[in-house]
Amino acid sequence: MKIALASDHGGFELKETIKKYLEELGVEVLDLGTHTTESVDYPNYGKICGEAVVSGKADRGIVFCGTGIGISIAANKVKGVRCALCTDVSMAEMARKHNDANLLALGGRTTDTETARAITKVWLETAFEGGRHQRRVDMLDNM
Ligand SMILES: O=C(CO)[C@H](O)[C@H](O)COP(=O)(O)O
Repeated sequence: MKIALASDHGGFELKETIKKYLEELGVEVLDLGTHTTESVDYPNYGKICGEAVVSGKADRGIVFCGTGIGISIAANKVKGVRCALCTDVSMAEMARKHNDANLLALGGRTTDTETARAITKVWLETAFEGGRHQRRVDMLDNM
């Protein structure tokens, strides 16, 4: 599986931490930036990560900003993206089981690294349940 990563400056350090974690797990990473702590605009990074996933350059994506809010809003503007901002493991589990979330958003200023790693692992390993949820996901994708 290949995972695209993108962040603004507020999510940069957590992106680097999760990048290392994914590589330790043997997951291929496509790092779309940002590459420093210099201030940048999160809409650009949510968009490029969403587009990388929808176009098939990556299987799924993880986006990071200070809270995870702005960059998740940006990613969700890309048709075909279902980006879930998760602050705990149970949200990550449900984002996969019920929403088939193809992007995960994390907050670099709001979520500690241990929690972020645990969220990432569950989001990577949990399968979509399909069934009644497929109908709802199809409705999202047709909006
Ligand atoms: O969390 C964010 C968006 O939801 C951004 O990371 C945050 O707004 C950036 O703020 P600043 O320019 O003050 O570092």
